[in-house]
Amino acid sequence: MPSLEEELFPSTPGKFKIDRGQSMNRQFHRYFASTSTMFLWALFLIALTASYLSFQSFVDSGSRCFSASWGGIQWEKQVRNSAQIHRSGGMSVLVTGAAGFVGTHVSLALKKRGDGVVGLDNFNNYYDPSLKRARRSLLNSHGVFVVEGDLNDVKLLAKLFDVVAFTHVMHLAAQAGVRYAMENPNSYVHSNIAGLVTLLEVCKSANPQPAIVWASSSSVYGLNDKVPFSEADRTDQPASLYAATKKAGEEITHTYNHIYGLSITGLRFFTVYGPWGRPDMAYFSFTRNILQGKPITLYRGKNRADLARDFTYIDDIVKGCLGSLDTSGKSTGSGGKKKGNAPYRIFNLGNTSPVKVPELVNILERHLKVKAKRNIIDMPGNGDVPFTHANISYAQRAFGYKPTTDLQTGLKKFVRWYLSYYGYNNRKGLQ
Ligand SMILES: O=C(O)[C@H]1O[C@H](OP(=O)(O)OP(=O)(O)OC[C@H]2O[C@@H](n3ccc(=O)[nH]c3=O)[C@H](O)[C@@H]2O)[C@H](O)[C@@H](O)[C@H]1O
Repeated sequence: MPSLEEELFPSTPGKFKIDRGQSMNRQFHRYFASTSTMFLWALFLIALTASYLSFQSFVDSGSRCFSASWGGIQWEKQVRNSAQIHRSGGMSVLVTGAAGFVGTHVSLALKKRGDGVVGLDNFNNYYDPSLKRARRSLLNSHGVFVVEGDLNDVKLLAKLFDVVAFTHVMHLAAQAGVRYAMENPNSYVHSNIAGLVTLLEVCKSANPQPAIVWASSSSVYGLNDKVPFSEADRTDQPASLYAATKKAGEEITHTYNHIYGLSITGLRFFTVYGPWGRPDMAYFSFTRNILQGKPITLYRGKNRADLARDFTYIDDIVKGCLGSLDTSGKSTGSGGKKKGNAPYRIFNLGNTSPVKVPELVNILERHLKVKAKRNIIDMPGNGDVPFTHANISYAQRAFGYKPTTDLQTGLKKFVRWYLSYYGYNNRKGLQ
């Protein structure tokens, strides 16, 4: 005798008894049987989908756990310790791009004077990541903790603001380099546009909102030929995608200042150089090639004119960053709502004395005591501009900005660092 359960939910059609009762009953049974089969199939499919989805989320969270190097009690403790302020009236600063060239120097300077600093860097491989790791070790040894993560990771940014009520953000993370923008345009959009917006979104919602100082670029002057470049000059003719993304950053930050009351200062850096610098930049790659006996390529402008840059030494840039942080004023909003007007500023940070690129090579030759093999070619249409020259009167007025290192002196310090970092000091014939 089949159980009631077996009658209602026959496990297979073969078990279905058709000889027990009348046709109505049979039809009822048949109808019920096919419905229940469908129901079972539906249940099965739902279960299958659910287990697929939960497997996917396990894989996702698993891979995040394995690949992400953030989160957990120990990690939060490191972040908090690093953000600790050790002077009265000090600030706690989130430095993005902390393992970068400018980021490392600014983080060290802030830490040295007693401010709290937490670094963020994605350690991408645009240039040798081992140099970034070495900078991180330097920062660690001075008590600066650098979180490994991307600017576009909104969860990570939100977590950082959960753990620390940052008073300031020094935003230096970016895809740098003028000419590389032709090779990898999307990396500029990813970091300089999308990453910037992600950061601003988190900052605008933070309570309290931090004041933001960030790296724009001298490249925004583009085809402007009025010298020296003043912040009041036109910047609507970028010559490269890099410049265009930095200019876009200036407009984007303006809207966040206007709508949400975020205090914003954009800094137009002029070709920054110095120890722990960027290997993709001319002074660095020229040094490497000269020492290795390889030729260097020098671009020449229209009518065989030499290109020139307002090369600015890193210590002068650090002074400009700290001066900007100290005078940033407060953001006015909280929880995404503006409570009043906040400062919006843009400053040139340059040396105010441009040097022709061949002269830069002459100086390197003297410091390295090696002759360069120069290969001079016409400037390719790669986004370069013929010259840059900063007018720094705005920064002078705002916080007494005054660069003090000329190219000769700054390159001497760079070369000394280069030779020691790459182990040349132990080799014969060099310094
Ligand atoms: O101020 C900025 O906002 C930018 O500064 C920097 O850009 P640039 O001023 O272009 O510096 P950099 O590449 O060192 O070339 C220097 C000179 O050497 C010439 N140059 C370069 C390479 C080469 O092989 N030959 C050559 O002649 C070249 O034509 C140029 O005249 C940063 O990289 C950039 O990220 C951004 O911050």
